[in-house]
Amino acid sequence: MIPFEEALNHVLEYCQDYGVEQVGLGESLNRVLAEPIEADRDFPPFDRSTKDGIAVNFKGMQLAESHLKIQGIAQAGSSQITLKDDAHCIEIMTGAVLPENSDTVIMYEHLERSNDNFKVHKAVKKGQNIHSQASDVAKGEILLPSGTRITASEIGVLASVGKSNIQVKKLPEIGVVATGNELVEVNEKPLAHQIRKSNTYSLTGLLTDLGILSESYHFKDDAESLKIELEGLLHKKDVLLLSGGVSKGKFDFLPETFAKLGVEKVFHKVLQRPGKPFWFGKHVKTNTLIFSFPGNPVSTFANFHVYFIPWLNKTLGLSSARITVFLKESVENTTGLTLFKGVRVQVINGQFEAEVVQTTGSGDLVGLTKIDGFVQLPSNTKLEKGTLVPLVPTKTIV
Ligand SMILES: Nc1nc2c(c(=O)[nH]1)N[C@H]1C(S)=C(S)[C@@H](COP(=O)(O)OP(=O)(O)OC[C@H]3O[C@@H](n4cnc5c(N)ncnc54)[C@H](O)[C@@H]3O)O[C@H]1N2
Ligand code: MOO
Repeated sequence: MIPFEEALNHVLEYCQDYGVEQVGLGESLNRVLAEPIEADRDFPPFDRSTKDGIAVNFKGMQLAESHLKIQGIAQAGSSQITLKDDAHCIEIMTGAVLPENSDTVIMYEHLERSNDNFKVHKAVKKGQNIHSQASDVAKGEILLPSGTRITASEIGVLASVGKSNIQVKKLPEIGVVATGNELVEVNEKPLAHQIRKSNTYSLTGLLTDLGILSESYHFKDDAESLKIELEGLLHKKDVLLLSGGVSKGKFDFLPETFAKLGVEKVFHKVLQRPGKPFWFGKHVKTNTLIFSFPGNPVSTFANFHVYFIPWLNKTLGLSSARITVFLKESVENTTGLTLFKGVRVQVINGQFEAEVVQTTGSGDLVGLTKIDGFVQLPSNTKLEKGTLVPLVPTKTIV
């Protein structure tokens, strides 16, 4: 058995580069850019009005006494027109190109109309209500560096520079595998000795949240068929996430099956709870990584967050957020294991405070719905109320 930190470091040593692919703008959410995105024109591309009103020549307006004759109208989407007489004005709509020879926009609320004239009844500042060309970004500037994660705000930028197809980092092909004779399908009625499988659904949901589509499988606890099925998957997938069958039981066939298939074991069993019997390895021939999580639902769920997410982030060149929270009460870890305790997180006076949620253990999957994450507690320590501890979030906090 190895300490948790050592296990995590080992997993992170196995980050991979899965290459690059092109996706459409609509499929790019959550992906990681594999090319820098440049401004293809100035932002904004022309001096644009920020108000509905009139465009004037500031100097000419002051000479025009009080009445500004309307020369025409500038609509958003129409090409630029020219203010021909300095003492006249052009009606202008928000988003329209500022007419040539005008330099100031006055909003309708500060004007009074009579026939074909406007009278200004509020002090005007030269240059007001204009969003100047290139004031946000100049043509050629890098808007998004390669390696940026594409969220909704990046999508808007990609759209405005005309990127209908984008080079992104390829994601690993992932197979999610449940093992166990006791497991039945969700739509089946379990017999007294059976349970419905849930881990593959949790794992698939977690992957979907990360923008990864996966395929799920269920294999029985039978050494021969496990070997055949897993061999097939090693050739099809970059990563296998398994749950169950890795502990000491008479039917926990996975470790020996991996050995028979030539999967190199990096480690088996970690000084942590939950998730202790975690098995991690690599099939060098097919370059497939195996995350074989212990079957208890909380163990699978915790280990996905603790190991797989940092691995994926590093693989994609993203940093993993380091979040710390204050303990709301003192907590003692009397074990020689790193403990991951489920907590509810609240913001109190601007501080994240974590309260331990009592659950019945690593089989308590309902308990997972009540927590926002796990706090990481080092072995054999008592941590006083108010101590800052690392948090592995499992839900969006706040
Ligand atoms: N003698 C020992 N026994 C156990 C040890 C140990 O060190 N020595 N470790 C315990 C710990 S800790 C854990 S965690 C479990 C992990 O065991 P396995 O990975 O072999 O998992 P299974 O025995 O197959 O299943 C455990 C539990 O989880 C349920 N399960 C499994 N898969 C699913 C699924 N897809 N959906 C829902 N539930 C699932 C399964 O029915 C079992 O109840 O071992 C301890 N034992
Ligand atoms: O380590 Mo096991 O994951 O506690 O139940």
